[in-house]
Amino acid sequence: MVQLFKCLLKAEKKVVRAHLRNAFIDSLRLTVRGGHGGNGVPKYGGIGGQGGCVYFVAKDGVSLRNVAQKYKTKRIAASSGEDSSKVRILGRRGLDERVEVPTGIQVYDENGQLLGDLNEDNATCIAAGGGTGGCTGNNFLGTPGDHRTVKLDLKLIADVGLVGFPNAGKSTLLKAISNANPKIASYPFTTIRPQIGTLEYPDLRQITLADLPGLIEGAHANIGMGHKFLKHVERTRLLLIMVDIFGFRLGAQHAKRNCLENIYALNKELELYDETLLDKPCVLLVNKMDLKGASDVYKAIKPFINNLENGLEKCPEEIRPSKLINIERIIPISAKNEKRIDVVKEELRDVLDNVAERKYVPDALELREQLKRKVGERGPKIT
Ligand SMILES: Nc1nc2c(ncn2[C@@H]2O[C@H](COP(=O)(O)OP(=O)(O)OP(=O)(O)O)[C@@H](O)[C@H]2O)c(=O)[nH]1
Repeated sequence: MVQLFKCLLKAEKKVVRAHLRNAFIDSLRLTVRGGHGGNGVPKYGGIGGQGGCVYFVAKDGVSLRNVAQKYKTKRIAASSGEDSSKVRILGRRGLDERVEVPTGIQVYDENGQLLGDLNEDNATCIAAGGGTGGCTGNNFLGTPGDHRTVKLDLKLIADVGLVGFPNAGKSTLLKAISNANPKIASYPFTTIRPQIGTLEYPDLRQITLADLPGLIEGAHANIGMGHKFLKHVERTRLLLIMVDIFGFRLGAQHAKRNCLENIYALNKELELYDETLLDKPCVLLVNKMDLKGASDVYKAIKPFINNLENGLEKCPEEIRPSKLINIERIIPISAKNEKRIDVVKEELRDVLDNVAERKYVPDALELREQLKRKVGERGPKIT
């Protein structure tokens, strides 16, 4: 009986593990420790070696899952500096610990302070500096290295962020317009992790499009997956919002929202997550135009979509946004029949080149310079 019970428990465990193995990791906590500085020798004026540092290097093709698997204890420590001795007056530096992380990682300390933004291949950031070697300034006693817990937060890097409520047809569009091959089904929440596709143009220009699933009305109250994936929109330059022409109803206990209400509700969720997202230019796709009666509904709501302010009065209070999205283009499409997909492709390129480029110039360069200066002030030189 006991044996049978054990067997059943084992079988149960396996199922859970298999499920977890597929989970998408987009943030990870690690404890990092710089090496201790080596001690000096007062008699000879010997200086201890500096402790090694722990640093992150962005690498394309690496995933956070790889990092989690490599550092199972979630603790990373660099080695200590060598003590000075009679035969080696200047102790050797401790070895640095180099940790490869995916490109697109932001590194935060325990206070939520940004330590580094690794948004291109080979970008580096020191997570824990090594301690100073023993010298006259510290009575020849080496000091401990930094010790902290850091959070690695992966934010996908894509030009366009596709958001919409479940079942709007986002995956269908991604499949039709790009090289991605997402799962499509007629029930909500088919997509459970962000998917990225690349749009290719005849002149070899490429635009990346990220399908960000899981957004529902009330996500700000952590309903469903909450705002888990909205952080990926932060780095996109253009919002691509998709709505079903016949609206969406999450379940029997939820109110049925028509197409226009869905636009307001999406607007509201974006606003509640981060108001600055609404400054980004936005292209609105009204999908499922192949369905019977779709053209009539579209005709009726078009004046309101063209000027969202007009419909605000009638919009239910719980989904009424206080700041409106910047709709640059409105395109009615049928993702399933691939109708007007080429138009979407061209318009995305046009808005990206002519509006997003001018309007949304992030001060990433300046931020990089600031971080570089900060890193340069302390910690050993990374080679
Ligand atoms: N009639 C019609 N059906 C469509 C169209 N686009 C998508 N669908 C259908 O709508 C359903 C949902 O499509 P998906 O592409 O999975 O929608 P999604 O927004 O990715 O859904 P989640 O994975 O839940 O986020 C599927 O049954 C599609 O076949 C369209 O243009 N016309």
